[in-house]
Amino acid sequence: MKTLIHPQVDNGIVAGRDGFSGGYLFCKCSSKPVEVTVGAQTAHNHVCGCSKCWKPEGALFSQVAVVARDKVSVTENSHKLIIIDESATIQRYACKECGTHMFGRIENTGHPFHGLDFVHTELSSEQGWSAPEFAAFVSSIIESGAAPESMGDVRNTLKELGLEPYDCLSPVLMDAIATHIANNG
Ligand SMILES: N[C@@H](CCC(=O)N[C@@H](CSCO)C(=O)NCC(=O)O)C(=O)O
Ligand SMILES: [Zn+2]
Ligand SMILES: [Zn+2]
Repeated sequence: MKTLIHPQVDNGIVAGRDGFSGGYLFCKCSSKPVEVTVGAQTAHNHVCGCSKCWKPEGALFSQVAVVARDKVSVTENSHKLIIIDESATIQRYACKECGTHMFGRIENTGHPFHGLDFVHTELSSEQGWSAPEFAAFVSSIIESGAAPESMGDVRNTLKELGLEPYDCLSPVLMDAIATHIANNG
């Protein structure tokens, strides 16, 4: 049985556009929304089942990608941003009024992904952002209330969409993490 994953992928995945160079993310507030400017194309876009990444209302997964942190800036209404959990590896900056996560940042300079910010490109009206490539932390949706018996349908749906399901990150990213640890201790 088909399962709804996330509005950005449920009707098929739209390819990114060559030469796309970024855009604006807006929170859900109807008045004075937080605006984040992303000055580059994103990479490693994926759907994530973890309990920490922001999901739109009703979605089973989040959709999240990375971009160099020096390409991310808060350009309107920064006073509305709070850090959800200062002790988390990824510090997620959310609008305190509507709850939308605007970007996540890693401050630990020793972390393999330091220098990359996490963003939800669905918050942008521009078309051309990099397309989701895989599904991460799939088993983690159970932690947020998904029925363990539904996991077969969830994984089959992800595969039909072309999003290979993993219970951590993709092999490419896990290899990058391991390589960083091997080289840096
Ligand atoms: N089972 C946990 C997993 C949470 C987790 O490790 N999430 C990953 C991926 S987030 C983007 O892909 C992570 O790196 N987390 C670090 C952090 O959130 O600070 C759960 O579901 O909570
Ligand atoms: Zn808001
Ligand atoms: Zn996540």
